[in-house]
Amino acid sequence: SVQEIISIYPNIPHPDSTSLGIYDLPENVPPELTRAIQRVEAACAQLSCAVASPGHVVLNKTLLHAEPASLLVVTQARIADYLLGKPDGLHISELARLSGLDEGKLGRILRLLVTSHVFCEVKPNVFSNNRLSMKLLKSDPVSDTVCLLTDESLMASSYLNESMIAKDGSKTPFERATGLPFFEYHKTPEGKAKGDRFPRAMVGWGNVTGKGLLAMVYPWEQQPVDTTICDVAGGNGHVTMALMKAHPHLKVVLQDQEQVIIMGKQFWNQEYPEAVERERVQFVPFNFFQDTAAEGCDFYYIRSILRDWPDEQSFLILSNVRKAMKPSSRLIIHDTVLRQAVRTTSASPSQDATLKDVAPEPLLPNYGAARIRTYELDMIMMNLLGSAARTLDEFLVLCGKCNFKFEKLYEVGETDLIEFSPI
Ligand SMILES: C[S@@+](CC[C@H](N)C(=O)[O-])C[C@H]1O[C@@H](n2cnc3c(N)ncnc32)[C@H](O)[C@@H]1O
Repeated sequence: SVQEIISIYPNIPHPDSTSLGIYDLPENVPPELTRAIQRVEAACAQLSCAVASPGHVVLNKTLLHAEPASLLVVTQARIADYLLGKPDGLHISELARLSGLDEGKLGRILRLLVTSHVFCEVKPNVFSNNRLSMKLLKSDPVSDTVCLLTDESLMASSYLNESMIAKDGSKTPFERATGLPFFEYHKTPEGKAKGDRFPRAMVGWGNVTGKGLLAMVYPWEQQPVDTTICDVAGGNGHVTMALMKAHPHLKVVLQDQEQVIIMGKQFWNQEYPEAVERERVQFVPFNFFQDTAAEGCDFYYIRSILRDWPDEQSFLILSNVRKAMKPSSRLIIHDTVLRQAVRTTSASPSQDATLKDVAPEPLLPNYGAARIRTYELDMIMMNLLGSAARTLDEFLVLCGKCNFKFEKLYEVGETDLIEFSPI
């Protein structure tokens, strides 16, 4: 029952490091269950905003910045790792000794987080992990995503207003904060460690936003043996690696910048050496603004890339993919597709190109708080890169200009697959 869930879930210590049991759902559950959970999440948030005092709600929202700042402290200090396998918890003095942080301040930070259901306080000043703080373990790439979002991203957000009212609107909030564009900053001595954690942060974001559903929603099992997928700017290739593990008859060509491909090779050698040994994966560095993608692959899969770039650069990237395609190739864009926050009748050119996954009334049609990450991502794009997430119509127009014909939309939770063929 709901009462049992509320009493069990965040308020008791996590038993140990590995147990899933009733304490965690796997990240990727089937789409119907994902939607059911999102309805509950959306309804709870909408109800809170409806019944609590508006002043309380608005102040709580305003004060939220203290929570990410605190999450960065505990994640970098590896507090969740010190608590691993200790359901009886550790005293704050021991946590302060282990982490080298000030005991009084660390206790206050942890108490804020306990109050928002991250960590448990099992006895006064004794803290333990719970199902949420387990995501902050060093072994979980979500902890790198937490660091990216609470460090570079939070810093950039605080310059949003300045950048909005500036006469010269060309600098992103991130550039105002650091003096450099986002990816350039990662190449500096100061930003290098942050650049190194970026690919793992992408893995963590993908884990949470349903990347595993890629293997479930597209009919990969119907593709012939040795069907080749070019993972265009695939980072370390974590998404197509998971896809290939689920469908071993597929092959992958991983493309990205040279330094990223070097990390990608290490990642595959470590995580999926059989694929490397059996030559089921190739590593081909490229610059997607200048070079044609690997020629003649069956699929070109492009995930979380176009949101990084305005239309002009996205046009170049897609054109370099289009040039590499044979007539039977398919392009699959896997990205966040922005929905309206208000119910509308669609003006899409065809029934197939209509978003059907709409939350029932009286919820917001876009699932409100349950998919707030979609809109937060759009803001992150604005703050870090000066780019934007797109609506379905915007994707169709952009791809049409690059000589792609829309084939099919697969709604996958909080991201979607849009399939195109070459014209
Ligand atoms: C947001 S990440 C997405 C990575 C991956 N597709 C995923 O879903 O995790 C953007 C990727 O674009 C790559 N990238 C940026 N500029 C590039 C360029 N000029 N040529 C090729 N890849 C580039 C980055 O190295 C990075 O791996």
